[in-house]
Amino acid sequence: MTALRAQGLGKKYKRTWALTRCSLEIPAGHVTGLVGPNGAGKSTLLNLASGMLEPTTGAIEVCGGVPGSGPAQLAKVGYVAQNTPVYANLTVEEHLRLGAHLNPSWDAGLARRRVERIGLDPGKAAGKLSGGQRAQLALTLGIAKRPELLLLDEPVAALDPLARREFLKDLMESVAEHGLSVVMSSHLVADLERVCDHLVVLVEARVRLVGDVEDLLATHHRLTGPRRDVATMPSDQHVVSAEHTDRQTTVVVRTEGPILDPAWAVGGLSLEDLVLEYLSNPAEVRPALEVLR
Ligand SMILES: Nc1ncnc2c1ncn2[C@@H]1O[C@H](COP(=O)(O)OP(=O)(O)OP(=O)(O)O)[C@@H](O)[C@H]1O
Repeated sequence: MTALRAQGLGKKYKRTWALTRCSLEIPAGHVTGLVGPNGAGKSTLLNLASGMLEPTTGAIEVCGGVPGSGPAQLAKVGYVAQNTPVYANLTVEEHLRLGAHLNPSWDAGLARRRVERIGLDPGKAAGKLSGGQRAQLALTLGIAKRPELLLLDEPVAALDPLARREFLKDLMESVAEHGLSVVMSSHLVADLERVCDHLVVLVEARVRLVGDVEDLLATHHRLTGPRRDVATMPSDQHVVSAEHTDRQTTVVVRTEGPILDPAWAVGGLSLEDLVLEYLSNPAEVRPALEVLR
């Protein structure tokens, strides 16, 4: 099952391509982290997936349907946008009533329990909540909607560390119990490392890397050895980055095969290291593998 499929997807704002030639598949029932520098196109991709924006080129399919194609599609997809949209004049309680009214699969018990646990005053207007409390309210609405796919644009940025941990736990529970799919953009890679099993890295409007986190970690290696020209590396080793001193070379490579050259000391990468390698090397040093599979 595929939660999101994009083929040649692009979005142009006047003269700026915010997203271009984006082709990827995101499996259902997983948490996918969406990372990239400011302006890379993350919100644009999430807006296209939710149906808030229409593509300029290509196609996108979400939970088997076209985003924004009608009430059935809207019911399948939950979206908490970056500015955690809530209605300033409505109280917390009124938001929950609105959620129940608008969403066929609304889980009233879950919404009430979350609001109680977070300590949100049901009678308080959303406009009088703190930024973090507003984010919590918006996230509660997103989870209680019980969508098939929940799109979250930097959901935890405004939350304190404890609230962040609890929210991510709630999210994991919904994934385990209800088969929820999540696509979540964040700059907090350590959080993503805890909850994501799939990763999409966007750089300069393009998909730079996509895959299962375990596979990505198993196929990336940091090699350190005597100085050498990366052009002499085996053809199945895709060079992500290379650094040289007078005597030594350190390269990060992606390869499906073993590293056979005994001159290299081989080390692994954490997810954070991996993401940083791709963010700080936006262009391929020497592509030998098809990176986007
Ligand atoms: N409404 C708009 N009109 C014109 N350009 C836009 C608009 N929205 C986004 N852009 C441009 O599109 C590009 C991608 O923006 P987007 O918001 O998708 O990036 P992002 O990866 O979500 O960034 P951030 O991490 O800062 O939230 C940027 O160059 C941005 O300036």
